[in-house]
Amino acid sequence: MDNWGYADHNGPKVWHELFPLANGERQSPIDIVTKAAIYDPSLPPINVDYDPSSVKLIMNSGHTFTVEFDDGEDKSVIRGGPLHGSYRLQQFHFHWGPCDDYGAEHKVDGRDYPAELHIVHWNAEKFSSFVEAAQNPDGLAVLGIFLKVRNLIRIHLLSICLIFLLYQDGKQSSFTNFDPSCLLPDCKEFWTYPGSLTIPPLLESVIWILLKEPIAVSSRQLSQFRSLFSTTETDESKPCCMEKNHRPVQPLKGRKVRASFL
Ligand SMILES: COc1ccc(N2C[C@H](O)c3cc(S(N)(=O)=O)sc3S2(=O)=O)cc1
Ligand SMILES: [Zn+2]
Repeated sequence: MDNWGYADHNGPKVWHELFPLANGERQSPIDIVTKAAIYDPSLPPINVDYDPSSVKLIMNSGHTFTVEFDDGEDKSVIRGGPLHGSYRLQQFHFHWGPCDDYGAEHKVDGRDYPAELHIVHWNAEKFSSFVEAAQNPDGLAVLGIFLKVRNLIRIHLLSICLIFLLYQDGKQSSFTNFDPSCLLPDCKEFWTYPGSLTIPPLLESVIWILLKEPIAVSSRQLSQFRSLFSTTETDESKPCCMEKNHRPVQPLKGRKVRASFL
């Protein structure tokens, strides 16, 4: 199964056939049971310092759309929270479902959100490359932000880029001067736990930081996500829409979730 996906024949239920880590000890996403989360007053606040000029391009990766950043130096970083030192911004992407009722990857007390934003960073202080960092338990830090539907009239910048991308022949377009901190909610309270990539190869190298406060998107923006082509080089012949790209929650297996708030 080289072209994994989210359909019945190549989706999360069968990823373990080629990616045994799917049954690992620290898999993501999880359901955050708020009453079981441990308040840790020693957790410092999250601090993001993003340089808008570090954005490079927006691309259709076949499983989501990704906005990629220049991570050759410490231009855009995240610090604080559970992290030791600074982690360098690499990319951000979204996960969504076939309708507005569900589609986020993490849950909170069993509650579904319609989508989830993942802002991916790597530990450039400790590792010499992103690929090396992705192989280590403290190599990556992903900031997860839930999306809720509020019918806004404001066309969000990303939608404009998405529309542009949708009608482009290629799978990517250049993208300039975008500061992803505009996607963050005002409140930076969070939960944190040790987990994994939520896509193959499901590497157990992610320190997850999930913000409690969701951001708002319109139903129309989510429908634009779903209308992206889910083609990759290998399945050009069968273009279809990317109606869902979320992995179900995984067993906690004894892990502790910490909260930055009471
Ligand atoms: C070694 O194989 C790989 C290592 C890293 C990746 N990346 C691209 C993925 O889109 C992806 C998805 C992530 S999620 N949903 O936040 O867990 S994080 C992440 S990535 O940027 O690290 C791909 C392959
Ligand atoms: Zn993701």
